[in-house]
Amino acid sequence: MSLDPIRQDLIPFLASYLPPEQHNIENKPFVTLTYAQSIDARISLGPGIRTSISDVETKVMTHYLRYHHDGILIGSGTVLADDPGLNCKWHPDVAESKLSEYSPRPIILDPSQKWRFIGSKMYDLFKNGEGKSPIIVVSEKPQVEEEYIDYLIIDGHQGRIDWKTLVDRLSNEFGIKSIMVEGGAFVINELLLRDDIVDSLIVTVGSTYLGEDGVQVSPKKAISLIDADWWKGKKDSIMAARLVPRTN
Ligand SMILES: NC(=O)C1=CN([C@@H]2O[C@H](COP(=O)(O)OP(=O)(O)OC[C@H]3O[C@@H](n4cnc5c(N)ncnc54)[C@H](O)[C@@H]3O)[C@@H](O)[C@H]2O)C=CC1
Ligand SMILES: Nc1nc(O)c(N)c(N[C@@H]2O[C@H](COP(=O)(O)O)[C@@H](O)[C@H]2O)n1
Repeated sequence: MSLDPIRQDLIPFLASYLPPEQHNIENKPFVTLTYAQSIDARISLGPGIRTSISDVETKVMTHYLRYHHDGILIGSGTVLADDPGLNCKWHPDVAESKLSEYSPRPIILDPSQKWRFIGSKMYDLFKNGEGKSPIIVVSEKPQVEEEYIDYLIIDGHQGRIDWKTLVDRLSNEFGIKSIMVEGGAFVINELLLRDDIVDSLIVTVGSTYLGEDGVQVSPKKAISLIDADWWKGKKDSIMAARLVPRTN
């Protein structure tokens, strides 16, 4: 899909949901949770199926958001299903040849080490100077380490890595002060319950139904949102909001 320039009214719409320019380095990294869903709350046609939901107008927003974050995080389900590039391919003020400099650092949550960098789209982009090399979050030191990768070893409880530990270590050890989380469903459903981690929520709603076999986003518990605002495009709408802080 070719990328058109961003619609001008999207820039002020997104402004208050982006990481602040003067983000206090003592704080935890600013985390934006963002994804595209169908009307029936599906993010793909089925497990392992890369599915395009965003229209041209909203796809370009993803790249605008990528530009504004130091890191871009996805789970192993997504990296294995989509073979994504995770680089920044468009920004209104930066020439295409300079975009890799402004691309976020990919962060892949792959505790069981199922994914390989070599042979991936991310690897090709990195080798062509169009994207950065990833940080792979693993639960133990790999027996064979791949070139160019940084491994972040976090020993989780029953295979689950603690989000607070993860974002703090990304900040302290890699200088990552803002993280855009793109999915997939497992990661999104966990983070929708973590108002202590997530600072902004930006959801594209595409004008399509993906059906009951689709991968669904629906957190374990009901949650409420605050500061919700909507932008309306030709085919999609975007909701930006924040999670309600828990009282307990
Ligand atoms: N429409 C959209 O915006 C997006 C759609 N997708 C779609 O989502 C689907 C993949 O979703 P899922 O299968 O749910 O995969 P996922 O990307 O959420 O990955 C789940 C895996 O990540 C790891 N993980 C996640 N949280 C962890 C934690 N706290 N501790 C340790 N490991 C953790 C585990 O290995 C877990 O099995 C694909 O079909 C993909 O196309 C993915 C991203 C965005
Ligand atoms: N914003 C958005 N809209 C969709 O319709 C999508 N399917 C996704 N998916 C996310 O984008 C990643 C692909 O990135 P590249 O274009 O290859 O750089 C994919 O892995 C999902 O995280 N997002």
